[in-house]
Amino acid sequence: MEEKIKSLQERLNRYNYEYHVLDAPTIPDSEYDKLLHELIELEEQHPEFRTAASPTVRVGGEVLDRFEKVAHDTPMLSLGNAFNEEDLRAFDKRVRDSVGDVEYVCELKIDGLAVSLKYVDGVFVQGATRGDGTIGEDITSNLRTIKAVPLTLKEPMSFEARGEAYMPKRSFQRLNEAKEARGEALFQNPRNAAAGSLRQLDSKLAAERNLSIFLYSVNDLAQIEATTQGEALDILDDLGFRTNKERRLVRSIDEVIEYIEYWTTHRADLDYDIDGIVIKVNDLETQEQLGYTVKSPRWAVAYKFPAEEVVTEILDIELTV
Ligand SMILES: NC(=O)c1cc2c(=O)c3cc(F)ccc3oc2nc1N
Repeated sequence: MEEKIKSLQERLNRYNYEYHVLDAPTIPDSEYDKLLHELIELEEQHPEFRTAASPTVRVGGEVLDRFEKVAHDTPMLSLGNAFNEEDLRAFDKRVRDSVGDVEYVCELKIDGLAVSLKYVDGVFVQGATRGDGTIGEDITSNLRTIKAVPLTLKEPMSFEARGEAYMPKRSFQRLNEAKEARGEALFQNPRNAAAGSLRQLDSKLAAERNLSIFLYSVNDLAQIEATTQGEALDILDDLGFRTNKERRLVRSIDEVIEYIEYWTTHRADLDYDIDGIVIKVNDLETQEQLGYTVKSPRWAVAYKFPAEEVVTEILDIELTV
């Protein structure tokens, strides 16, 4: 029986990976659901096999009375901001004055919630919010419900992956429509909806919110033998993580500005909100040479899009004189 349960767990984890990470499902949802319920039944009879690697944990079920605090193995810092071309050129000058010629990786800045996923021997064991950068909140059971989060890796490695959990725009619209129908207060934007969903004490509620995630770094890069940020992202792909495909390697700040201009006009076409572009020195050794300020890396900057002017409907009020 153990073999049957284990092979069903692996089969369903594979289907999850194809659907939610590769965006290339190989079986219809109905077939997946049938197999999942078969596994749920079997694990009911043999709970000793319901491990952290089982896809049945994604349906949620644990209800916490509060979130435990978690100390990050390595601090989760925040990015310094750039608001215009002048800031970007100043960043580029500081970098080049310090370390000479560099390549940059440009990444879309996903507008969600920064999270850390801890793996031990290739198994997802703990997930946490950024918190104050040193201490976050343990939201493992909620992060397990995100189907793009791998419960096991292809290699038995131990590290913390960092990424941004988010709610796709379509899910945000559906959620607010449902809330409106129930006369409930609406979420202001997908970011607040994602944060609110991941702070649910009942992981069944988080499971219904159709959250997703993009991973962008690992805290122990030496272990994954990456020498650049670009390679680190490719290795995250190989390990079974979902990364954002719109990244681009560029050789100058002029190309960074071109990339920013492109996404300033095309971000509406994305199925998720971005609030800017993250620019990172590509070479990891050069990143270490540049180092950190108290709270931010010197080797990266977040260009923030101008806040979209909120067009409030000016109700033309008939002035009764
Ligand atoms: N929201 C994001 O899409 C995103 C966020 C960060 C960070 O917050 C971040 C913070 C650091 F201290 C260092 C690198 C980072 O890289 C990042 N890369 C990204 N793509």
